[in-house]
This record gives sequence, C-alpha cells and structure tokens, in this order.
Amino acid sequence: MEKALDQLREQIDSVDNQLLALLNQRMSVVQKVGELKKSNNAIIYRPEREKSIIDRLEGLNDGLLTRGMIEAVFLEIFAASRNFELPERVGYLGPPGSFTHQAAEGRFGVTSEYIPLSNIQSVFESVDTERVRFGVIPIENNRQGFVGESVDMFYDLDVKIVAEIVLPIHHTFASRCDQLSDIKYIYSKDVAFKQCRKFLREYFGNTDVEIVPVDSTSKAAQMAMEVDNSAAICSDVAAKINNAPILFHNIEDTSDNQTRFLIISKNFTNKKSGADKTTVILKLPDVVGSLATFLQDFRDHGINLIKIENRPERTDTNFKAWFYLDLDGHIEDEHISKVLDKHGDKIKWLGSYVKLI
Ligand SMILES: O=C(O)C(=O)C[C@]1(C(=O)O)C=C[C@@H](O)C=C1
Repeated sequence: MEKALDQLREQIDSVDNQLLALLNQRMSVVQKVGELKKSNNAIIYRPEREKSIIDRLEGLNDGLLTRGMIEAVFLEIFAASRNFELPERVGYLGPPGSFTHQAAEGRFGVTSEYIPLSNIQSVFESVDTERVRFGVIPIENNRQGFVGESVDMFYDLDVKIVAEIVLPIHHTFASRCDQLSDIKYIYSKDVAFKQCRKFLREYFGNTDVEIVPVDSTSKAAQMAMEVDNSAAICSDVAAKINNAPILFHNIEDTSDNQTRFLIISKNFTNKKSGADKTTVILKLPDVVGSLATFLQDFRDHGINLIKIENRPERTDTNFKAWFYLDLDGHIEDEHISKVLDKHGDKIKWLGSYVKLI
C-alpha cells in the first residue's frame, strides 16, 4: 500500500506544480488588469464577471468537481486576485465568529483585511464614510423575514448594494454551566432567538430564565463566558473562538434555516450579469391609490416584484411608512429603467446585483 500511495502522491505533486505555474500565470494577467483599472480609476470587484467565469467553467466541466467545489476554489482565487489588485478592507457585524463574519470570509477570502464592528449601524456608517471599502450585513432570514435595522439604514444613509450571499444557519447553545437549571440569562441577537423558539420553549419554557438580546450572536458568545449563570445562542465558530462549551448543536426550529447577507459599498454599480436583482426604496405620497398605481406600472411593463417590505418612517407620530422592494432585473434593463425614471422622485435606487435567490 505504501508504494502505491507514494506513486499517487507523486502524481498529485506533479499536478500541483502545474497548478502553481498556471495560478502564477493567471496572477500576472490579473496584475495587468489591476494596473489598467488603477489608471482608469475603475472598480476592482466585479461580481458579475466572477459569476460569468464560474458559469462558463461549470458548462465546460466534465470531471469530478461539483459546481459548489468549482465555486469555492474560484472564489478564493478571485479574492486573492482582488487583493493583489488592491487590498480590500471589509467591515462586518462582529465580533469574530458571527455568521456575518463567515459570510464575509466566504466571499472576500482569507487575504482581505477584516474589521469587526459592534453593530449593524456601525457597518453602514463605516461604509458611508468610506473607512472600509465594503461592509457585510445580514438582511433577511428565510423563516423570520427582514432584519429591520439593516433595512432602515438603507433609508438613512446613501450606500449601495454590491452582492448578496446566502448561508445555511445552524445555531449552537453554549454555556459554562454544567446544569441547564443554573442558567439565568440567555444572550443572542433578537432574530436568532426567533429562529430557536421551539428549543427555548422545550428547555426553558417553564423557567424564569431571562432572554437578553445583544448586537450579534458572537457578542452573545463573549457574554456567555463573561457573565456567570449565562448561555449564548451563537454559531459553532463563535463558541469555539470564545472557548464556550457547546451544550447543543442545531437548535434552530427548522433544518432549512437560511440567512441572506448583503455586501454594501459607497457609490458602486454592477454591470448586467443576465440574472440580476434590483433593490429600491419607495416613498409614496399619502394619497388614495398611490401604491396601486405604482404596482400597476410594474405589471404593465412586465416587472416581477420579488419582495416588498413595509417599514415605519420613524420621523413623527403618525405611523407613515415606506417600502423596500426587490425586483427581477437590472436597472439597465429598459422596462425597469422606464418605470424607475417615471417615479424617480419617489424612488431611491440601492443597487442592481447578481441574483442568487
Ligand atoms: O476581470 C476583472 O475585472 C478582474 O479584476 C479579474 C478578476 C479575476 O480574478 O478573474 C478579479 C476580480 C474581479 O472581481 C473579477 C475578475
């Protein structure tokens, strides 16, 4: 067996040598792209180009790699290329180990500079003031709906959406307590509590345990280590980073629990990829039929409305609202630009980007 293994490993070494030479060859072309972009002040990150490369490679592929494997390998290559062209600084909802951190690393790779920020508002503000080039925030859970803080910050500040990321979310229950009956406080992010209602009801339904919302699930893991008689609902990674003993895995209500994250940046525009989504904020006059008229225009121009979320205006006491809308298509698509132009004064365009779901 040893001899056979050595022979196979020799073959792997030989392939790796070729891969290294090819990756270096690729990087020298990327270097030229970087120089060209720098001299033209062009944007380095092009998600639509990355998608088209992966689509093309998947089409060519007749080997053992799955699309997921091709994607994982090439996203890391793209991230290395982008950092080679211009190192990127990425702010995310921290501390380290949050689900948002995992989403950010998955897209920006290991070589980017990551800045953990303590809440969603700080991520938006850091992007708005361009202290970081990109920010990553959670926007929506498939079971619990939108993250209100994130949606509201799009209304308050002028930042654009670059791309979306979808991650399966598995929550862990971590605590220094040996007995569940010793636990008096459970820390987590508000939306995470909502995703683990059944677990909380089953294990703590008849107790007076206090549910304590904090800014992120990784902050919760830190708290569970700092405060006696406490526990956290957090990611596996956050529990491990903080040395918090894991008592239960997979405590989410449903096994298909998923969260959508957004990459945001200041002044960013994507080119069309062919499968895009456009997000806008809509503020309508408070008169009869204004939403109906607007939606009728969508219908007349064949625009598919993916999602509409109603948010409070937060400026006075009379319960006024605005809307956050996801549409199928790109702002450069004629049928979309026509309708958006027509209602320009009521619409804030947040971005057109590659549609994952
Ligand atoms: O094609 C570009 O615009 C590049 O900068 C090169 C490259 C790549 O590595 O292929 C890197 C970054 C972009 O996000 C897209 C593609």
